[in-house]
Parts: sequence; structure tokens; C-alpha cells
Amino acid sequence: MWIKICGNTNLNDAQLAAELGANALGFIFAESKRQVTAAEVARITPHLPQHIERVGVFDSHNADQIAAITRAADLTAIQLHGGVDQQLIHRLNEIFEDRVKLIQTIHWTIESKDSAATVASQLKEIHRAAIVGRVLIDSKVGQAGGGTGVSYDWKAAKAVLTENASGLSIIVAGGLGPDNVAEAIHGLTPWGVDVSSGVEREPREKDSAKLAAFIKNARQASQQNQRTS
Ligand SMILES: O=C(O)c1ccccc1NCC(=O)[C@H](O)[C@H](O)COP(=O)(O)O
Repeated sequence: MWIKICGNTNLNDAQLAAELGANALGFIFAESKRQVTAAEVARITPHLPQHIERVGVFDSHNADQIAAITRAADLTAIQLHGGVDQQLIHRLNEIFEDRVKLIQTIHWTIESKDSAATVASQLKEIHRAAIVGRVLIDSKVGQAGGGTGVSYDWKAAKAVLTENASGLSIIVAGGLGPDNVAEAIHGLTPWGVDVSSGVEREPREKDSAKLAAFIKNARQASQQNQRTS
């Protein structure tokens, strides 16, 4: 189980998440109360273990801006959070080849009745174009496309994933926390999980007890899935 702790803004939280066994740390360059600058992240990344993925989250930057931030902050992965844009993905693949991993976010809009169909059609598009291997499904609430603390309908999502996610590494995000991450892993059998607000004391500050419980519960649930598969 790949576990990403997102919305990191300081070295202490990032190091703690790494020590507790996270696989990836997210840094948000999109508009957010957790937004960071490349200079801030560049002061954090040299102190992290080499094996941990350092993911930049972007929603409106162009390829050159993303590339400049990725280099300056020494990121190892880019999460595209602003909709599926094949041209942008091609350009980033040209720039980085295989040196930086790409994650495409698809949004499940909470207020929309069409979310299941929209997510299914975007998964099909990504699968057909074979442009990215990792897809993160996050909640959208009103204009907020991340850090919402709101979960989508996992039962409906399971049906969509069973039909459309073959060959893709699916990451579940949106409203996860220590108390429901096991349910999400049992229900959706994702490749990875991702959390931002659910392990915070307040925006920009992680809660060490919630972080530890989230990672422990996710690992346990994943092991239970493996034993029963
Ligand atoms: O977390 C944010 O503040 C955020 C804001 C704008 C775009 C993306 C953002 N986060 C991206 C992520 O990958 C989060 O982990 C994801 O949105 C989950 O958030 P939460 O529901 O708070 O766990």
C-alpha cells in the first residue's frame, strides 16, 4: 500500500511522516491554505530520506512553470490536479522522460449526479491514451478540488473502478482519516491512499497521533486485504 501524506508545509511534519512509514509526501503549489513555495520546499527536501517520494501538487501552472518548480524543489513526482490535459502530460513526459513520475487527479464532484459517469469517462480516456499510470481520485466540493475533508460515495466508486481502472494504479483521496482509511481500503482495494486535512491539528500543522494512526491502520487494512485475496 502506497501512502501519501499531503499538504506538508514544514520539515518537522515531513520528517515525522517519513519516520512513521509514509511512502510519499505532498507539497501543494496549487491555491490552498496549505500552499508552499519552491523555496520553502527546497529547504525541506534535502533532509528527507532518499526513498521517499516528494510530490508537487499543481492545478494551473504550465509545463515550464511546473518543470522549474520541480527542479528547484527537488521533487520526484508531479500531481496534476487541474483536470486531464493530455498536451500538458506529453510535454512533461518530454521534459522529464522517466525521471519524474506523474500522477493524474480525477475529481468526484460531490454535488453532481453525473460524477460516476464523468470519472468513468476520464479513466477510459487515460487508459486509452496510456499517458499516465497513476490516477488519484479526489473529492470536489463547490470550487474546492482538494483538502476538502469530504469523502465521495465509495460504493458507487467501487463499481466505476471495477469497470474502468484495469491497469491503472488507483489512489483514493478525499475525506480520509485514521477512522475510515481501513474501510476505504477494504471497500475499494486501491493501490494507494492519500490524506491532507484528516491528519492535521490545523491547516499547515500535522497531528502526530493522527498521522501514526492513519499509517498504522492503512498498513493493517492492506495486509488484511492481501490475506483474504
Ligand atoms: O490539500 C489541499 O489543501 C489541496 C488544495 C488544492 C488542491 C489540492 C490539494 N490537495 C491535494 C491532495 O492530494 C490531498 O491529499 C487531497 O486533496 C485530500 O484532501 P483531504 O480530503 O483533506 O484529505
